Amino acid sequence: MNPYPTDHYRSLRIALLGAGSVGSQVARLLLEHRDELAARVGAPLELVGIGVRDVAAKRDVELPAELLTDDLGTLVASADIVVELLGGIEPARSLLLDALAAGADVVTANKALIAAHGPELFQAAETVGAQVNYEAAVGGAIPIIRPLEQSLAGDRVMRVMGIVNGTTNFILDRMHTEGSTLEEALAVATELGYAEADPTADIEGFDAASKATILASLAFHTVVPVEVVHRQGITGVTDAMVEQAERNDRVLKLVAICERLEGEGGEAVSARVHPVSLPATHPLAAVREAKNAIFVTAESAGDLMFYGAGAGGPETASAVLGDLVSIARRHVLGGPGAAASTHADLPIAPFGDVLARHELALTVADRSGVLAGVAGLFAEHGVSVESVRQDPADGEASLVLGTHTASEARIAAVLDALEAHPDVERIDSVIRLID
Ligand SMILES: NC(=O)C1=CN([C@@H]2O[C@H](COP(=O)(O)OP(=O)(O)OC[C@H]3O[C@@H](n4cnc5c(N)ncnc54)[C@H](OP(=O)(O)O)[C@@H]3O)[C@@H](O)[C@H]2O)C=CC1
Ligand SMILES: N[C@@H](CC=O)C(=O)O
Repeated sequence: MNPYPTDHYRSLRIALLGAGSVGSQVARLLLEHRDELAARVGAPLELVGIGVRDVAAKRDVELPAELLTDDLGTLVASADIVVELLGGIEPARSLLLDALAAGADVVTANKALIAAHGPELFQAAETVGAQVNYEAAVGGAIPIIRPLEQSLAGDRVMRVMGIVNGTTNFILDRMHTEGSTLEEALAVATELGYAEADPTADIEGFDAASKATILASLAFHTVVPVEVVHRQGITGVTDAMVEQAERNDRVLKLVAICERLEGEGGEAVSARVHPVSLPATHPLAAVREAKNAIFVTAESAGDLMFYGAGAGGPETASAVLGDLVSIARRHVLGGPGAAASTHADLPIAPFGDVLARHELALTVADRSGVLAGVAGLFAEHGVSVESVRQDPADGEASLVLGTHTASEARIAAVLDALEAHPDVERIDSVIRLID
């Protein structure tokens, strides 16, 4: 028997903003599963309108024409809960601030908005006792926000690391497995609804950086501004880099790394996004297509792994609906909204100080002793060389540089020295490694 009979509570008025890849799926699920959701919440979820730019546009999902509107302001003003799936900063930010000011709760999948204006929205929600839920903003269908915000609230998270952008993972996977170009694979990812409206956000790492901001802020209970996240996308990944990785039994992935660092001056946090070369046996190497995987390391819990669909309309709609049901249940059962917890004020460690293993691919003059001489340059710059491999046929060499010595500043100095070296014909690639 349903413990919360739906006739004890009035309908909850849901305003949906956006009917694209995700919004259209949320609308479909709200309409198709109306009775089941009502039973689960204890009150009917009434979809009162769907805000779009073009009410006449053809859509993948057939939606009732009478629900579509381009008057988003009026729609928001009529709602108990606003579900924002427009993307971008404006008008999403203003509409959600209006909704919160009127006492409505908010669900959003908009990582760019939460990363840039999360604290402003959370503050606005706290003022009126409303709630902002954004599970779908990181990891698509994967539950990761709630585990960090709630399940691990009693632990000390030390590190959050993983693949958080489905589009770039799809592209790199296709480059490795099918020899596709970045452009070809991006076109397919866009067709499948994985890419952002402007896919520059995906391929230049902005989307992953927004997600890193959200993850680091939640994990370390602090505010990590998106501007301080070191960001490097995949547009610099060449066919040659993919081939070199494969020759070394490695796979290229775009990875986000958020860490609590112990320094001489105390604790600091670091968040960064960049391509890395992973051993083919690494668990992240097995993350294919648009899947995401996020590893969390916490002091007491140890290592945890979260894996699943990182993008896609129906998949992301699952997380949005979960947020919606959670908020709707609060309406029925009562209780205040939960504000986001950002208490500590940890300093941000400069990215340049982070030590990482790197692999350099070079082409050097084909004479004996040349490579040993070149390798000597690294010691001069305080960087250890863990291994050197050279193809005698063409002089192509691959050097792995050690973790505890390779900061960005030292690598930059070594690259300058290599460029000036008469026996170095070409620097083919430089990439960070993860073991
Ligand atoms: N796609 C995915 O896999 C995932 C997406 N997200 C996030 O979910 C959100 C939605 O993404 P997605 O569905 O892919 O986006 P789409 O670009 O497919 O859809 C956006 C929708 O918003 C409407 N819209 C955009 N701007 C306006 C505006 N100014 N006024 C009125 N309507 C507007 C569009 O209307 P119209 O159709 O008329 O043009 C469209 O219906 C984004 O924040 C995205 O980052 C999160 C996780 C995964
Ligand atoms: N464009 C994003 C969509 C989900 O967040 C991605 O590819 O991960």
